[in-house]
Amino acid sequence: MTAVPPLLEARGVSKRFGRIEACRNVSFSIRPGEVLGVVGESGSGKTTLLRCISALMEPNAGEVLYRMNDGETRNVFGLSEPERRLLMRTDWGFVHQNPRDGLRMGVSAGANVGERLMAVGQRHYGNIRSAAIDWLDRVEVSADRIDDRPDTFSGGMQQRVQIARNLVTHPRLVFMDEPTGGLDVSVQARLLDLLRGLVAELALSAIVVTHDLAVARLLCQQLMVMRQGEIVEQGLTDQVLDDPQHPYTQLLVSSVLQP
Ligand SMILES: Nc1ncnc2c1ncn2[C@@H]1O[C@H](COP(=O)(O)OP(=O)(O)OP(=O)(O)O)[C@@H](O)[C@H]1O
Repeated sequence: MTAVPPLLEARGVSKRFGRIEACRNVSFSIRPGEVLGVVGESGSGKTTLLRCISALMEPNAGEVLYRMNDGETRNVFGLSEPERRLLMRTDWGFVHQNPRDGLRMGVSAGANVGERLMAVGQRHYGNIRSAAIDWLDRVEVSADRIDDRPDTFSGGMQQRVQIARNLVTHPRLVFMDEPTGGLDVSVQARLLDLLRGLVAELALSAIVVTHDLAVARLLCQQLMVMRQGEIVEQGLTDQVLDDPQHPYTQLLVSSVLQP
């Protein structure tokens, strides 16, 4: 059987801020349809890694190889600016922890979803509006809120609009930074459920940064554990969480189990 080639592969990614080495020599790959979690305590470098591999930030060393829609594998930092921008708008999505970073609060929910379609060349107002209604419905935002601005929505609803905005262009890979962070527990659970359903239905690949092992357990088949900028353990999520090998992972897991 031939192995499925990776969709994205990071090789030796390092990023420093002055004296701080936020991520050091990180390598991993993700295959189509896989959901990879990145866990670790605050400051371990998760967000920096996510920003580097999603081309929001250039690493000091290393490369990120991505299998483009045409089947060709390219280093994302070797793409021209327009190529990279197109990739980020079409084939990739980015769900930020704070919806303010991923939504335009001053325009309607419908426009937030529709403008991603306009950015990829769709011009027919009726089609754009009906796609926006469809996507808002899929994330359980009622159609009668389509003309309201996200800053009139609850945190959970804003996050759902952000998800719709990202998925409307049918990306193959979605980066998520603490997608359920900062929400009430019951809202988190519903959002997680929704995300889990969408990821499965659309056969999405995703890289999910979270400090919450329960989120990782529910969403991710594969898990990487980061500590002080390095990956200390990686493997199948259930294996890593049920039988952690590295002392740091053991500590992380046991700290959650403490009353
Ligand atoms: N723009 C920046 N300038 C300077 N230092 C930074 C910057 N961004 C991150 N750092 C530092 O890099 C290290 C890793 O931070 P990062 O935010 O990637 O960790 P994290 O695991 O995502 O943490 P958290 O869960 O709290 O968001 C930290 O020491 C942080 O202070």
